[in-house]
Amino acid sequence: MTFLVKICGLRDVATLDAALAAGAGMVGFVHFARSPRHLELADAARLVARARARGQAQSVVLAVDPDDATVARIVEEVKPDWLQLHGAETPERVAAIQAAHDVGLIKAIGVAGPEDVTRALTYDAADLLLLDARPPRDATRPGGNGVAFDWALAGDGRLPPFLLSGGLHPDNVADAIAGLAGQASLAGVDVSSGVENAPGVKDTALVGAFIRAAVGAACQRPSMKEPVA
Ligand SMILES: O=C(O)c1ccccc1NCC(=O)[C@H](O)[C@H](O)COP(=O)(O)O
Repeated sequence: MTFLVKICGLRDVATLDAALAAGAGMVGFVHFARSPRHLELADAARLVARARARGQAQSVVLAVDPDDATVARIVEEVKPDWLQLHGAETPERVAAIQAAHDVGLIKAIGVAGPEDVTRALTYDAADLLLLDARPPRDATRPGGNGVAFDWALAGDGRLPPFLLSGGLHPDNVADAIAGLAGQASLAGVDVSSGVENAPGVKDTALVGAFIRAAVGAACQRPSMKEPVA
């Protein structure tokens, strides 16, 4: 089993290459116009192709309540390994996208309490869940806000494979992973704001520090025979 470290919100070749060189196992590209990390699909396609050519990381395009046409363009023009749905998509909508397209589906769930974890269990069609903090009331986007939730909620033993995200950074990611040592469904961690020095501006030193800290902590997990970022 591998342990995934996902660096989300990459916007250019330099930071993508830095994340790949540091050993990222997943790289994420945001397609959401209100985000400081927004990429047009043509730019995302170039970065996905570059990541694929390097052969080491899986690529993810993130969208918020995308319509059918946008989903089709992401799958057919950008060709990521994964589509991350980060809006209010229902379980039925996720199932419909799954039935119509050959792409891995990540469903992001905003978590503030145990009821959100129970809600996550209804997304059978998702290949992977991503547990994130529920956005603050005044947030202008549903994710990428650098806000953490109570990670203990992710210790619910009923969860299928999931990525932990929300407010992670190089100095807390090891504690987050260690706190979920008994949770075999923890498939990896995801970060955006915690490796930036301004909204949308990745800091390559922080990216490297985050990956090193996460891989080091993953190596200590009982289920990890061969941890890979
Ligand atoms: O990054 C964005 O701007 C964004 C916009 C809309 C929906 C989701 C978005 N980002 C999601 C992520 O980057 C992560 O998957 C997750 O929310 C963790 O973000 P952070 O707390 O900033 O590390």
